[in-house]
Amino acid sequence: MDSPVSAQEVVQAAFFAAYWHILLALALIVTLVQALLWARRKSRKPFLNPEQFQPLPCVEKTYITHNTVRLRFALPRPDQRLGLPTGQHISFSVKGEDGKDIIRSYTPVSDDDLLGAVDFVIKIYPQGKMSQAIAKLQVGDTMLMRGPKGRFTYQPNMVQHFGMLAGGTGITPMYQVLCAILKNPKDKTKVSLLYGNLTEDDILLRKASSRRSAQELDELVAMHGDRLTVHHVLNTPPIDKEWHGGQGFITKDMIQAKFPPPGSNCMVLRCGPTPMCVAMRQHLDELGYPEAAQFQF
Ligand SMILES: Cc1cc2nc3c(=O)[nH]c(=O)nc-3n(C[C@H](O)[C@H](O)[C@H](O)COP(=O)(O)OP(=O)(O)OC[C@H]3O[C@@H](n4cnc5c(N)ncnc54)[C@H](O)[C@@H]3O)c2cc1C
Repeated sequence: MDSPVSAQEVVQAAFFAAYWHILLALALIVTLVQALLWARRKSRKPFLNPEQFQPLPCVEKTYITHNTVRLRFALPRPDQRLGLPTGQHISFSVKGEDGKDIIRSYTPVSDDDLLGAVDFVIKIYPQGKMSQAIAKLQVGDTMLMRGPKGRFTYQPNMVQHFGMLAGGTGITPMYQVLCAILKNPKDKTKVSLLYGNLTEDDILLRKASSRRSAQELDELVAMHGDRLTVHHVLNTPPIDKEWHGGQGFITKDMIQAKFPPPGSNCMVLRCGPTPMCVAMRQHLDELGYPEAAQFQF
């Protein structure tokens, strides 16, 4: 005969049943909250709006050369992305002394996957309207930004080879594209960069600076030497040490020596001061690169 169930056993069984139900309910609530947070994060709109200038506060400002600053701006939310497709750029806007808007283009040097912040490297010209406003910008001040903007959008494997012609701060759009190429293991594109500067001190994004959010040129060449080559050309090479790069301006011969020939699934991108871009365009035309294989940022 079965022994009668004691009152204590009934209470114990009820307690265990309740215990497991509560545990199950808690696990369900935690999973639901996590799923909701994930969905919210996924659905959060990136910061940029092509229709409207929006202010972003500067949270860091460092001089990385005698005339170039690296700036970090904080996005409104720490888990937000900027939302800039590779190959595109952003407009900055400030009010000039005459009350007119000054608008200039800039390309971030931080990866678009970076959450909550965006970094720029900007050269200060003594007579430059925007760069003087940037020189005066203090940590805590805001800059109005609008974007994305631009006619070029990079797609993985869109060509077999990019030839890149950069002058001074014209390196920033090239850097953005080559970082996107090299970080994507499915992208097999090769890149040859010809980078012109006045002196060695003017070369930007070459060596890891103290505050950085990505690898810089020397490190990228060391890691991806089979896909990326960089040839520096200086107006005035250093006199106190050996210089292995080019001297003077970037020439037609240098382009011919470093880039694949026209018609070989190669596209040439260029960005730099206007006189340099005009000269490069002429070299490329004379070498026979078709219009469709050239792009100027
Ligand atoms: C796609 C793209 C991306 C870019 N990204 C970057 C970037 O990441 N970083 C960056 O630093 N730049 C970048 N630039 C360049 C940037 O847009 C500006 O052109 C640059 O900052 C100069 O703007 P500014 O208003 O300071 O100079 P401006 O006032 O436009 O002057 C330009 C030049 O003219 C000279 N000048 C101005 N007034 C006079 C005068 N009265 N007499 C003689 N000379 C004068 C200035 O000294 C300067 O050399 C980019 C440009 C493009 C197109």
